[in-house]
Amino acid sequence: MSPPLAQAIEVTRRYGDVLALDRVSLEVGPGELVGLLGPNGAGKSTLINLFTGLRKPYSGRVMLSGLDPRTPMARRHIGVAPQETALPGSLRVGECVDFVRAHFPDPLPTGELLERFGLATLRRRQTGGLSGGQRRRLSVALAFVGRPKLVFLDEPTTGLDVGARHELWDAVRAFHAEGGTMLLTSHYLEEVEALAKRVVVLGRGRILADDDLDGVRRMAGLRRVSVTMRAVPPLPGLLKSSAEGDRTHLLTADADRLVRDLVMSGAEFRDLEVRQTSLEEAFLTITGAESGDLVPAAS
Ligand SMILES: Nc1ncnc2c1ncn2[C@@H]1O[C@H](COP(=O)(O)OP(=O)(O)OP(=O)(O)O)[C@@H](O)[C@H]1O
Repeated sequence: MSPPLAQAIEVTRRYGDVLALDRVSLEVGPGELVGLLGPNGAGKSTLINLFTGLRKPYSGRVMLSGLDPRTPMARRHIGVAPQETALPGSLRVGECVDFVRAHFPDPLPTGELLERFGLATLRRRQTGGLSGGQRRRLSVALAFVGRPKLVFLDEPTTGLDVGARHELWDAVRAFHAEGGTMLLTSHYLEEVEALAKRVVVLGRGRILADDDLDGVRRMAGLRRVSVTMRAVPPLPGLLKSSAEGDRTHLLTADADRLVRDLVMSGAEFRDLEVRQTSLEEAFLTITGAESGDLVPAAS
């Protein structure tokens, strides 16, 4: 059996006193599209830097197809778009792509790559003259030049407007549809919901959840009960309430009980609606619970 394309085994990484990763284990198999979610400072970039051989773990092992990522052989089949990329300002877009192409045995044709990422009309523009969003698109495009098997994208759509973000998502989906494997970090939860089948949630250097989208939602185990009512009475199982127009959303781990308690309270309400939480809500709950911000439902 061939080894996973990327594998971390009990990996720990410190920066001085900061424990950036704490015994993290993760495997990414062929054809997977994995979303790595976590708040600022969770350790997402550190994990990507270990996978791409830019940093070494303090303990544990990181491998790409069974090889040490710090060897050029292991990195031949990966593509990376780090969180920040410095592009040589005087090079034209096409020249930049050609420069990167020269490092690979069978690169994508320049025109095809630029077309995929909506950059075809900018081929002759110096990168110093690109907008922030255009530069970001080019940095991400460069990760795909060498026809990689596995791509790491660290917050690929930061700074992109809605149109550019959707264009980039299409390029990611096309790569995945052709069998490509990807690990992407994102702060945009809708991005992870739109792209990834598997979600890994990192918080304070540890994996809090590793599941499919439904699993992560289920793991949070929360329901959103929405009602129109004047004032919310005290409810034991209520984790959080928020108002939206005349609607009040009540977050709870036990919707049945909350509804019973609501009825028993005698408070007037109408248009009751119960639904699963969005990934954003689930994610905030998991990371919030980890940091102790969330008060557990009274039993
Ligand atoms: N070079 C470094 N020197 C010192 N501390 C670092 C260094 N790189 C990262 N850290 C610390 O390690 C922790 C994890 O950082 P990391 O960049 O991996 O998080 P992240 O999840 O990618 O965050 P963000 O979403 O803000 O990019 C943070 O506390 C960060 O301050």
